[in-house]
Amino acid sequence: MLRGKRVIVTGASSGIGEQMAYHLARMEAHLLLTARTEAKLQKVVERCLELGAASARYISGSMDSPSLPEEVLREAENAWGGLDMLILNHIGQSSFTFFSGDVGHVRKLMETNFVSYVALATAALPLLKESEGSIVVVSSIAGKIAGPFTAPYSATKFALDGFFSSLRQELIVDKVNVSITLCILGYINTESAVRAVSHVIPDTPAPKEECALEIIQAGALRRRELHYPAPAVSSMLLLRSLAPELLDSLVRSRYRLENVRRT
Ligand SMILES: NC(=O)C1=CN([C@@H]2O[C@H](COP(=O)(O)OP(=O)(O)OC[C@H]3O[C@@H](n4cnc5c(N)ncnc54)[C@H](OP(=O)(O)O)[C@@H]3O)[C@@H](O)[C@H]2O)C=CC1
Ligand SMILES: CC(C)CCC[C@@H](C)[C@H]1CC[C@H]2[C@@H]3C(=O)C=C4C[C@@H](O)CC[C@]4(C)[C@H]3CC[C@]12C
Repeated sequence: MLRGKRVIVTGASSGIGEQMAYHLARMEAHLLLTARTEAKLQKVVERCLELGAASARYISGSMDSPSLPEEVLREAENAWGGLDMLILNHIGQSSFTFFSGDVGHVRKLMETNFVSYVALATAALPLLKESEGSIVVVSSIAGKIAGPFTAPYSATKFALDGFFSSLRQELIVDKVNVSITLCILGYINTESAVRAVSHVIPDTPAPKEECALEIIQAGALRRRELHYPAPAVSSMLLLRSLAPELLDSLVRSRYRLENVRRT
C-alpha cells in the first residue's frame, strides 16, 4: 500500500523511528527523515536506499526550535510537491525518576514532544488534504494511564491525545479525508528505553522491528488507535476503566522501587 508514497518520519535516527524508515524503504516509499544527529541520519538514509527506498533524504535539527516544522514541510513540498503520510515519533530526553521540580524541563519537553507535533501537523495539513493522506502520532500507555516516574513525559503524551483526538473529530465534521492514528505503545526494546528503565521494570520489552511495522500498517489502514503489544496494552486500558485504583496499585507493585535513581 505504501509503494511510491511520500512519507515523513521524525525521530528516525534511532529506535522505533529508524525501524519504521527501514520498513518503509523495503516498501519502496519516498522518505524524508528528521532528528538532531546528522551523522546518524546519513547512515539511516544510506541503508534505506540499499533496502529499496524510492528516494531518501533528511533534515537535521532540534524540534524545540519553532522554525524546524515549517522547514521540514517546505522540503517535502520542494522535493515531492506533496505528502501522503506524516509519522510523528520523536521525543526529547527525559529521565525515569521522581519529579525533580524542574518546571523548565516540563516547558521544554512540552515544546519538543507536543507543540512541535501540532506545528508539523498544521504545516502538513494542506498537503495531506490534497492527497487524502494520514497523520500517525506515536504515543504511549503512559499517555493514557499515569504511572510513577514519568510525570513530564506523561503530560506531553496525554496532551497529544487531547489535541489529535479533537482534531480528528473536526476533520470528520468538515468532511476532510485525512486520517489520524494514535499509537499506544507499551514497553519496547529500544536502546534508550532499556537504558532508562530496565533496572526498575523487570518486564521483557516488545521488539522494536514488529512495533515499527504495526505502526505503519495502522497508519496505512487509517485506524483510529493502535495498541501494541495488543493484549497487554488493551487489558491495562480495560482494567483502568473498570477499577482504576486496582490498576494503579498493580502498576506500583511491578516496579523495583529500591532501584529508582534519585539524582
Ligand atoms: N521505547 C519505548 O518503550 C516506548 C516508546 N514510545 C514512543 O515511541 C517513540 C519512539 O521512541 P524510541 O524509539 O524508544 O526513542 P529513541 O530515543 O530511540 O529515539 C528518539 C528519536 O528522537 C530524536 N530526538 C531526540 N531529541 C530530539 C529533539 N530535541 N528534536 C528532534 N528529534 C529528537 C532522536 O534522535 P537525535 O538524538 O539524533 O535527535 C531519535 O531519533 C516515542 O514517541 C516514544 O514516546 C512509547 C512507549 C514506549
Ligand atoms: C500502566 C503504565 C503507566 C505502566 C506500565 C508500562 C511501563 C513499564 C512502560 C510503558 C511506557 C513506557 C515508557 C515510555 O512510554 C517511553 C519512555 C521514554 C524513553 O525515553 C524512556 C523510557 C520510557 C519512560 C518508558 C518507560 C517504561 C514505560 C513506562
